[in-house]
Amino acid sequence: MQTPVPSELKAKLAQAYPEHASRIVEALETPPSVSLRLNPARTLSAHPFAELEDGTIPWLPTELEGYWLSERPTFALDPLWHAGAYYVQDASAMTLATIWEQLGWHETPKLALDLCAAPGGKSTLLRDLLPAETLLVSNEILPKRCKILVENMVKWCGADQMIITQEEPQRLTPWLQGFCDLILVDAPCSGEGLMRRDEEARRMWSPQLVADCVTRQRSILQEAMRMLAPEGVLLYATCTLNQEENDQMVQWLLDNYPCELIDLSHCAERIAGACATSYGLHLWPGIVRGEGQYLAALRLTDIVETPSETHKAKGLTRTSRQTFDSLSWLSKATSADYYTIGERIYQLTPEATQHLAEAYKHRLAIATPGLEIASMRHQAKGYEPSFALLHHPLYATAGLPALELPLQEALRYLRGEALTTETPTERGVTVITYRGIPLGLAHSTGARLNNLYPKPYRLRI
Ligand SMILES: C[S@@+](CC[C@H](N)C(=O)[O-])C[C@H]1O[C@@H](n2cnc3c(N)ncnc32)[C@H](O)[C@@H]1O
Repeated sequence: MQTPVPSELKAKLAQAYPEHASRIVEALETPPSVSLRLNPARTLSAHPFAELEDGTIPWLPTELEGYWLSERPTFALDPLWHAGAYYVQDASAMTLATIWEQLGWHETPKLALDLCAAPGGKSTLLRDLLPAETLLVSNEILPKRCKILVENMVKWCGADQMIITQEEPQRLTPWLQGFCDLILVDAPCSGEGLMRRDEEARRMWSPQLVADCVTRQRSILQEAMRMLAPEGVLLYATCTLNQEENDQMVQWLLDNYPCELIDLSHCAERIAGACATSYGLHLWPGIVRGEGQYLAALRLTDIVETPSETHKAKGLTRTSRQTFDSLSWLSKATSADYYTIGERIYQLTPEATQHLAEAYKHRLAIATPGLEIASMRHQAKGYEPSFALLHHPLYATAGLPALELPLQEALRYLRGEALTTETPTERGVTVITYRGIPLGLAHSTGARLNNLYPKPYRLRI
């Protein structure tokens, strides 16, 4: 049986939002909305779950596409979900895209940081919104959740132009102090706005939890403020409804740091039911078609920390021309730079390598340093294409044979089963596709395909 919405929370909501509280509380007893956002880098002949489509999300900018579904399908049984062709994301959490234009960039941001990033919904969105040249650092404190973040980002974009770290925020500060043009803090919170889809949020809620969240959010924000560059933008988001973790937290920032609010009130007009206070945007379940979300934006007006020095750590090792030439399957030469880290080859920009070298110097836990194009599985076989490459436009330059599978075969492949094929395939590495979208790799012996789908990503139902 579902845990009832705590009565103390109901009373708090009634006091804070007398006009809206009853609709919010009623909504918390109804099923959550379901929505997804398409990956703009994938071309699909038809929308996933077109038969369940129930309206386009109107607050996304035109270059992005998302829609609601009338019911929740089993996404795990859709190979396109595994392929990163779309991301299942609450429509309220997509508000980040609605406010993007409002941030008024004078210069292209060089470095962006998503400090609390797993499972990666907002990082996938940020990667689509940021210019390709902006380096995005996505961080997650918890090891298990960081693995999910890596999986989602690799499948979304190959983790290109990204460094994914698994660290406590204060460990990142000496590395990024004064460097970040944009920081998103999608803070761990009391989750009041998620209670209709998250039973644990109902069970765990208490006034003490709210107080503990405030303390934790402040300590995360203190580090974020130190990592912001002059005129850098801080985006602060939660999925909770109370004032302490939302507007009052922004007031605390204004009281303690040299920063000013960026007005988001115009954006509320684009989201039916959203409410703008003088601090930020509030989206409430039952009033907006989505779950709870709070979003505020601030700009630094003075220096909090000067960058210690421009990152000057000794660079990484460039992949030798000879090794690069041995990647015969990467048929077209590209002008990018390639670096060898351990037994893997990455395509990295010079700026990314500088930041990475510095991160290694600080002994930070790097979960992935960027777009991996090749890895050495066996010394004798040399470098083979990597899984991440398939999820990046560079894949188009790889002359790899592909095998298209129908639904049931594709699911068997995702479960890690060996596949047999009636049409003999070229010996060597083969790309497995479903509806034309790459799912992963297999090793063909001619008649038999050895499954190379990464073990941790395998389908278990
Ligand atoms: C609201 S979730 C982030 C959701 C994510 N931005 C997305 O869109 O998918 C907050 C994240 O903060 C992480 N977290 C918890 N405690 C933290 C701390 N002290 N510092 C930084 N992150 C923390 C949680 O593990 C969780 O993954």
